[in-house]
Amino acid sequence: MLILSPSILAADFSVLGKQIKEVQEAGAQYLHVDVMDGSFVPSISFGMPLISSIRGTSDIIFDVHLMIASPERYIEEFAKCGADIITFHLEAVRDPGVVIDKIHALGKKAGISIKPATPIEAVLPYLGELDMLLVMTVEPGFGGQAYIPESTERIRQARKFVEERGLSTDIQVDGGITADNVHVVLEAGANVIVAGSAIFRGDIGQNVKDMLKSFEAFQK
Ligand SMILES: O=C(CO)[C@H](O)[C@H](O)COP(=O)(O)O
Repeated sequence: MLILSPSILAADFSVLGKQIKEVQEAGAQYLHVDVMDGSFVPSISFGMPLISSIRGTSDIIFDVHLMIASPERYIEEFAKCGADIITFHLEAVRDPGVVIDKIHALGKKAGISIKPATPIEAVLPYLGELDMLLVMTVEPGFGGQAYIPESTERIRQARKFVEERGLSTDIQVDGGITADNVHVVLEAGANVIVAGSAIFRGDIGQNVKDMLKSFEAFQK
């Protein structure tokens, strides 16, 4: 199943509840929630208080991407404030297996994200335990960047590893995805698509519909 996960990093925070409603009503299945700490990545975005407050406005699946150092310190808190899927960076932890177990013990889905320079093979020891693998298609830290073309081969590789092992792990992509280039990542094997600028700039509902139309065109 192909899933659209609009990234609120590109939303207008003064009307966030309204914009979340718009993406959900237009058909987006997930909401991508980027948490940045100014340490693992240069930017600071937002944390639990914002997630708690938007949790009250929508029942959409919260796909929380932790771009933070030592994420194991905060798993309980993110679970408590409303995350449904918690994705942390492989590069940010000492023992990814322990963090995955912690997320699962809280009844949440677990994802690992890898930066563009991290070999896909690095995730193999954990692949069988993961609900989702996030292959970053830009350097994490900022929205509005251009898709890194070398990502396509990495997505293909990730899909191959999942299929060879008979797993159902979702493959998510994040960064520089638009209705015009989404077919490239879908063809390579991604099935959960994050898009920020392409959704929240201009007519939000129409942007979601255009992206979903691109999904349909790919499936035909
Ligand atoms: O994780 C992110 C940045 O680290 C953003 O979610 C991602 O870049 C999406 O934004 P855009 O679609 O504008 O590229």
